[in-house]
Amino acid sequence: MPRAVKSKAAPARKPKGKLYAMPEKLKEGTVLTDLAKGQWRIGPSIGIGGFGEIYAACRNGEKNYDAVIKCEPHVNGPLFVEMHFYLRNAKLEDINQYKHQRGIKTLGMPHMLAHGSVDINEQKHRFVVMPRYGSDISKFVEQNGKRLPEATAYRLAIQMLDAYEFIHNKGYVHADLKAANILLGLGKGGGAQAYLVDFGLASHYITGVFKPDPKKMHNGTIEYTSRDAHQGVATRRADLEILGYNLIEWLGVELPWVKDKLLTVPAKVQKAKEAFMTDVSAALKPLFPKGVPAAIADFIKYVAKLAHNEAPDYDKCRCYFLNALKQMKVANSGDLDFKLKATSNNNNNSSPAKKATPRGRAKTNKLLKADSSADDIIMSSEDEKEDEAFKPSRKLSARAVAQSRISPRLNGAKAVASPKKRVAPATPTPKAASPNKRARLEPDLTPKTHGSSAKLNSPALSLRAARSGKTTINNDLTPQARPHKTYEFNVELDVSLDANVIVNVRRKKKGSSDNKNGTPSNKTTSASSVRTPNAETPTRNVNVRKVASGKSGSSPGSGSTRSPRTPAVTVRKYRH
Ligand SMILES: Nc1ncnc2c1ncn2[C@@H]1O[C@H](COP(=O)(O)OP(=O)(O)OP(=O)(O)O)[C@@H](O)[C@H]1O
Repeated sequence: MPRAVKSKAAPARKPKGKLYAMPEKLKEGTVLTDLAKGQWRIGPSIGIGGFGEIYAACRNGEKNYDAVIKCEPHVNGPLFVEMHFYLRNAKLEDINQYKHQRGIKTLGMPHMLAHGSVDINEQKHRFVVMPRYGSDISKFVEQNGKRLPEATAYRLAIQMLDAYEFIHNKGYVHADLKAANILLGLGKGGGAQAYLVDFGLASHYITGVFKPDPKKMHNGTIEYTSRDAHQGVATRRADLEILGYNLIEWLGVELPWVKDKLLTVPAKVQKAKEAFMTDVSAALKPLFPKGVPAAIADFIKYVAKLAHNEAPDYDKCRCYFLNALKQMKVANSGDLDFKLKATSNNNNNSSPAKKATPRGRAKTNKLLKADSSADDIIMSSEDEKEDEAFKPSRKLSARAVAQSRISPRLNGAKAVASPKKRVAPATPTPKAASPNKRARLEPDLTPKTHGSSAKLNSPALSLRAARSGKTTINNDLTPQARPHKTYEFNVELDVSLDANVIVNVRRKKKGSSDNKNGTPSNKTTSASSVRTPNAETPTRNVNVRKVASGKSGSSPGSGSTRSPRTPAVTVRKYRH
């Protein structure tokens, strides 16, 4: 393992206020050796993401910095997740085969060139090597006063749908599409194809029952987080919804929850999105006073109708945008044009709007033959050399990642985590279950659309804040495991998921007359206690103390009538 920079012992940099470790700096010229013994020279830093640093890089001995190296402390989860996503799903040969099968020339899916570990200042870091891409789209959005040319927005939508289709085919969702995570290609034809990067939030989507997961609630970038992601559930329709919110913004329209300054309260954003998606037509109307673009209306309405476990019709979605391009007489090929025309993008753009041209709608529903590929082929300069032998250490996959979780307690103002903090990674799953396997797991018990009955009022949810434009991973909602000893005792606790309770049980004293039946006697310091006088029962007295108070609520589709944060606990005697 190469050793980089000076060997002064230091903890992984953890900037004040950040709950995840930031990487040590890599010096330009440092050579890293990947797991397949390939050597990479570090070039200048080209960006710092929320979680790590990104450097230009080249093969040692070469001069062309056509790769990038993303480096993060080993304990950080997102790069672990991203690396495994690439290892399992995005090998260059898989991507090429997919393109061949589909008859498409380009696909905005990045791949990994190499990966490995490096000690920097005695801190173990993980790095992945990827092809270097060009500018990210957010720069153009900013330059244009927070908008893109309408046709370009539609072309990007088509390209992102292509990438989604590939990712979803592998059983995963991306969950964090935004302009900053869309990069243009480099080199010949690079300007015609955009790539979806940053798979730090990628996870398996569900195909069975819809079960809200408090540990993952609100993951993503708050403006665009889907309603399902607000509930901690990974679905394919969620990816499409995220794209829909981005599209609205790319057309120069402020999203209602941005306009209303709700971003610091995820539960309010969630509520606003639920309302928005319940009546898409009514919600879009005031956003586009001169007429809602048909492609946007049709796409978002389609997404709103999708069931949580339904496979999207990607062709149908692409056709909404292809039809719009056709009507705008813009070819879906050549370099993406980021220059605003003087007449376009007046929040209503130049495409036929529903209000202006009622007939436009009928036209857009007529599906064109989907051909989203641009004309040029962009190939990586390097073939990916996978290290098949790589196996993540068990220690890392389960424990180290768990260690990186720093979960502020929720009962107090201190619990408000800065959204900029990458608090905890999504739990890595080293062994992926195939999507088909998952499909067999459980029947669909969930209503097709989101109910307005989503649990929005949990105090835990409103404690969190989020910051505009930044990816947030909200495992900080999960209280850290208490370091207390665990005793085995035979009472059954019906505790709603993730409730904060402390259970005190005094350990049995050897030879104690009180414990002839092996029954531990108990402390009686807590708020409530349950006596089990039956002599056959080893445990006589268990104390259960509330840690935090909360409200009850119901989670749609979960079948549960209690908030995951509800601290109420039922203690029952366990009968043999
Ligand atoms: N392959 C690449 N080629 C060129 N630039 C890249 C590449 N990957 C990332 N970047 C640049 O670095 C920035 C951060 O990358 P990335 O989003 O992957 O990092 P992150 O730490 O996960 O950040 P985030 O806070 O957005 O999650 C991107 O917006 C982009 O500008």
